[in-house]
Amino acid sequence: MITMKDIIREGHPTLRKVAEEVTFPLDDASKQTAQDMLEFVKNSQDPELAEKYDLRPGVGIAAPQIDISKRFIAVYLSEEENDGQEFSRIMFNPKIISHSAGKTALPTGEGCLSVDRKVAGIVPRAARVKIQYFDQDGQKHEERLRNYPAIVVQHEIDHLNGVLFFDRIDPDNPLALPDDVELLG
Ligand SMILES: O=C(O)C[C@@H](Cc1ccccc1)[C@H](O)SCc1ccccc1
Ligand code: NI
Repeated sequence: MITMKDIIREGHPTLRKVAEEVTFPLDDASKQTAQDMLEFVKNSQDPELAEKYDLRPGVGIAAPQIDISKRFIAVYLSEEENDGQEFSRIMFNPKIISHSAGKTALPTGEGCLSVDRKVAGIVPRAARVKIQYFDQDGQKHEERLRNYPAIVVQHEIDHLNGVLFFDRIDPDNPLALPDDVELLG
């Protein structure tokens, strides 16, 4: 199982690389790793398991965060976290194929399992995105996301491009709310 010791931290070069696309048919190792990543995110939200294995709560993880510079992510939002509908995805070669002009941000800013410090500031992201990704069988999916799932998936896709959340904070005015950004309510 994946634990915090497997997660690389700010300063590790892999976090700043553009990850390689995966090719299909997927090798078994990538399939297993992706499933382990989803299990990690779910475990991290279980108070008992998080305590037992010293896991930091997370809602998503990208392969580069466990030093695998390949383009796949896992996201898990429970019903409680996502307006009564569970959002659980493993995405291979995810990409944003279109997005709204309008932006959104979490009022509390963002954190990252690979960043062991608090970085305050508004992280503007597209309010709505249309993404394309492949599942482990190589089936293509297209999905429109908004609200929290949209924010989390954009945070994870950023990891595939070597981008960390604080790269998106305005250094001159980190807490300012840009005119075109609506806070997620
Ligand atoms: O480091 C990661 O990629 C996991 C982040 C994902 C994230 C997405 C959107 C906004 C903030 C972070 C972790 O989930 S950070 C910890 C966390 C846990 C619960 C809710 C928000 C953040
Ligand atoms: Ni992160």
